[in-house]
Amino acid sequence: MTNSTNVTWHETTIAKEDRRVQNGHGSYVLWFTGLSGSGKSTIANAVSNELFRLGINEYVLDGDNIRHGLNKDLGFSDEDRTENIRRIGEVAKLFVDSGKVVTTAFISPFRSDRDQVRTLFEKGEFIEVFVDCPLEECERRDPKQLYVKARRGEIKDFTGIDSPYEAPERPEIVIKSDQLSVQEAVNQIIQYLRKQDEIQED
Ligand SMILES: Nc1ncnc2c1ncn2[C@@H]1O[C@H](COP(=O)(O)OS(=O)(=O)O)[C@@H](OP(=O)(O)O)[C@H]1O
Ligand SMILES: Nc1ncnc2c1ncn2[C@@H]1O[C@H](COP(=O)(O)OP(=O)(O)O)[C@@H](O)[C@H]1O
Repeated sequence: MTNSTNVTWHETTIAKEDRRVQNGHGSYVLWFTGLSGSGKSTIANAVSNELFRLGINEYVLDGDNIRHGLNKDLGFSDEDRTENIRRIGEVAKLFVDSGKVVTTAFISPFRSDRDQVRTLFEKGEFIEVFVDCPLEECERRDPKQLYVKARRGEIKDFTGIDSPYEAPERPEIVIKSDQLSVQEAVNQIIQYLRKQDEIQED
């Protein structure tokens, strides 16, 4: 669905590939998905630090932050979550076109929304990272005390409580964050990127 008519797509004169060559590395999105409290932000930021240290040009888009600005008009109904993820997907694509590595940390609870975002990218550019953590453990951590509020009925449509989370079926990476330390999770992701030749050996 689009309301934009009479608009023409402009090819940029500098291609994504030229930017990649200048940066000395590929560009792609590490798309984290998982329940609130599963560790998306913590692990995404730790990966970001490691990539930065390795000289990789990257940026983190985080759920809470984007909802303060670009998506502050959106709530947590199914429709708003779908629109939230659609916009983030488009932003992530711009980052990848600009030659950067972008790490996103959104619950992104609906499989169809994540699959739709995947279609925006070329093969290998969309790396889905499922932060797989049992609801009980997320609820035990409850870093923002949101589960307590959701259980009391003070927050409606809370993911895992009264709003669904659809786990990915074929994610590129699964992080069992209840069984690994943050550093081990980072190592697993870096190892994956090395295998894909996205990070060169030192
Ligand atoms: N109802 C409800 N359900 C889930 N989460 C809620 C809700 N209300 C507020 N929050 C806070 O918003 C963060 C999730 O935002 P996202 O943009 O990642 O959500 S979504 O992808 O559109 O589902 C989420 O952040 P994380 O805990 O980092 O996942 C919460 O802090
Ligand atoms: N192995 C782990 N990986 C990620 N987070 C962990 C891990 N073990 C404990 N935690 C804690 O769990 C909480 C996860 O919160 P957060 O990263 O904000 O999750 P999310 O972004 O998915 O809501 C943090 O307080 C973090 O310190």
